[in-house]
This record gives sequence, C-alpha cells and structure tokens, in this order.
Amino acid sequence: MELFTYLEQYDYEQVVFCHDASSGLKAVIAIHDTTLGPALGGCRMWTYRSEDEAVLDALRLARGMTYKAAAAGLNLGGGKTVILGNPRTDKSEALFRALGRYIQSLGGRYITAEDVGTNVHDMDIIHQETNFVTGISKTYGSSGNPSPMTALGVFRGMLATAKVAFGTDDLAGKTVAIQGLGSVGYALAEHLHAAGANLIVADINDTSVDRAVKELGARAVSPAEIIGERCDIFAPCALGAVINDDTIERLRCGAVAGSANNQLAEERHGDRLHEMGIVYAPDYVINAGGLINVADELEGYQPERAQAKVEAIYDIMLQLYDLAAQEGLPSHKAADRMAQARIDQIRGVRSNYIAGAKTAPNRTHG
Ligand SMILES: NC(=O)C1=CN([C@@H]2O[C@H](COP(=O)(O)OP(=O)(O)OC[C@H]3O[C@@H](n4cnc5c(N)ncnc54)[C@H](O)[C@@H]3O)[C@@H](O)[C@H]2O)C=CC1
Ligand SMILES: O=C(O)CCC(=O)C(=O)O
Repeated sequence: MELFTYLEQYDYEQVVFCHDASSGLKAVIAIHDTTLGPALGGCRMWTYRSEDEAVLDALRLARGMTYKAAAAGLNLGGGKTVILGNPRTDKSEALFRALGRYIQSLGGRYITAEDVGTNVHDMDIIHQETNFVTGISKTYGSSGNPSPMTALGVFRGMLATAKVAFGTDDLAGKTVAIQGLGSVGYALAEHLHAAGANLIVADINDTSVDRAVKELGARAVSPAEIIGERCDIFAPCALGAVINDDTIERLRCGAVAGSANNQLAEERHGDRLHEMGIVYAPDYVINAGGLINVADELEGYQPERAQAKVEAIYDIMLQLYDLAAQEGLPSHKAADRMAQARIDQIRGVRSNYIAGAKTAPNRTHG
C-alpha cells in the first residue's frame, strides 16, 4: 500500500505505529479527523493476514468513525486502533498497558473503547495507564460494555428502515437474517424476537447459534448460506466488506441493516444496492449506539440521557432517507453528505479564535 497516497486521498491526520518488544504489542492507531473533537473509536484485536491488511482496517475504521460521530451529532472526531494478534491467545496485562501508554502519549487526541476482540476487562487494564479510555467497568462511573446500546440503536434504525422499505415499522411477522451472533448480534436478535420477528441466524460459533435456536426460536443456517436467504432484512453483524462482488447478487432481501462497520466492500456496492431496490441502512449511522453511549461518559455518564440519544437513531435514519429521496441519492451517499455538511459547518464556526475555548468534552471521572 502507498500509505501517504492513501492518507492524502482521504485526508487523514495521523497514524501511529505502536511497538513494544517486552509485551509483544504491535498496534496501529489511526486518527482520521479531529475537526469536531478528539477522535474516539474502539480497539480491535484480530489475526490479520498481513500488516497491510491491519493498517488498511485501522484506516477504514477510523474514517468511518469520523462520519459516525458527525452523523450522530457528537462533538468527536474519528479514530480507531487495531492490535495485530489473536484475542484468544495473545492478550496480557503488559500488552494492554503498553497500548495504554501509547494512547496517553497522544494527550487526548484519541480516546479508545471496545471493538471486536476486546472487552471491558481489557479497557480496565488500559485505564491503568490513561484516562483516555471509555467503556470501562461501571464501578468507575463508566458506561461498561457498549454492545447492548449498539444493538438497541440498530434495532431502532431497523424500524425506521422497515418504514421506508415496507411502509410500516411493525416488525411482527417480518423475517430478519442475522449474520453473526456476537455481543451485538445476539442482543439485536433478542429485540427482534420481542418485536415478533422471525429469525434466521448464522455464526461460525455453534454455541451462540444453538442458544438462539433454543431461546429465540431462530432457524439456523450455515455462514456460507445466510447471505442468500430469502428474508425481509439482512443484518450483517459480523465483520466488514460483506457486501461485495461475490455476495451482492445473491441477496434476497428488501433491506440491509446491521451493526457491522464498513459493510460495503466499495462505495459502488452501495450504488448497486440502490439499483437493486434494496434499502441500505448506512452502517455508521445505524450502528452509532455504542459510540453515543461511551461518548456520554465524557460529560459524566447518565444512562437515561444516553439511551434517549441512542433511541433517536430512529429519527436520524428517517431524516437520512428523506434526504436521499429528495436528492435522488443512494442512502450511503446521502449519509456521507449529511455527515460532511456538519463537519464543514462546524469547521467554519471554529475558525474564529477565542481564548480558552472548550476544545474537548470534559471527563468528569477518572
Ligand atoms: N460492539 C459494539 O458496540 C459495536 C460493534 N460494531 C460492529 O459490529 C460488528 C459486531 O460486533 P460485536 O458483536 O461487538 O463483535 P463480536 O466479536 O462479539 O461478534 C462477532 C460475531 O460474528 C461471528 N462471525 C465472524 N465471522 C463470521 C462469519 N463469516 N459468519 C457468521 N458469523 C461470523 C463471530 O463468531 C462472533 O460471534 C463488528 O463489525 C463491529 O465492528 C459497531 C459498532 C459498535
Ligand atoms: O462502541 C464502541 O465500542 C465505541 C465506538 C466504536 O468503536 C464503533 O462504533 O465502532
């Protein structure tokens, strides 16, 4: 990868390569844009096939966070960390503390949280070295695991999507195919079950699939089949780039709405969904619930306030679909336009110098 060419193309601010020989830490912190505030985004731990793949993942995820915060109305920029390693075998206190020290060295330009492969316990370890971490244990006055709020936001966004795709936001009797029953996917399945939806599920981990079959009456299919299942809504809740050249023509759904980041392998796949008449819920708008929840910590966490903002994803999604219809745009392009417009407006407002300006949210606990 031509790194600086890529950074220039999408206007990234900073990439930090973190290496610590004693703990074995190899990580990349990508900061895309801090116009609206400090970059906040989770920390992913994954067994990447190559270093290039890891760097690109960090970059793509960080840029998504810039737009996610902007579209959600938060005063935060976009960043993300990836740790190269196996989350099952390579975790240690030393590794997360080494990362915490790198995050501390950025002086608040970047704040971390959970992502795939990391959890509240890992964040608590990072917290031993830095306050620039969210989603730590509730005993610190923090918000804990963001996944339930992400799932709630996706559920609310799915209701809005159904309204546009099917003319009703009643999901009773609708069929939703969920790819990935992890922290978010399973909690989403529970909301859908409670709303009377029929579930089709797949995961590479049989335990969560068996549980969904038993507890939620879901029908299980293999990970290879799920994307081609006939359903009303396909919900990608595993990893990114699932809508790609190999999968897109197999979709048999009226809408795509799920939690995974970077669902579209390329922008043109969003255009193709639009041509196919499939309503696409832009990932970074519908999955902002976790971010909204952890961001609330920066003002002193209040669960009711955070939940109200997460539930408002329903309204943001409807505004977005309205904009897309008015402008004749595919929804992913309308989302980019909505997010970029806010960043540009606030950049203009902030161009006036004022002494002692509030530049970042204040964390009210340690
Ligand atoms: N946890 C959160 O609050 C947020 C998560 N997201 C995104 O949502 C997605 C899911 O996140 P989590 O639930 O936290 O992760 P997780 O790691 O708990 O769950 C992912 C699940 O997907 C399964 N999976 C992996 N590959 C699969 C495949 N090929 N087919 C079917 N299942 C597969 C895994 O076995 C696992 O159960 C990720 O893309 C993440 O970046 C986005 C915003 C916030
Ligand atoms: O929900 C989180 O863990 C923090 C935000 C984030 O990293 C994300 O939305 O992808």
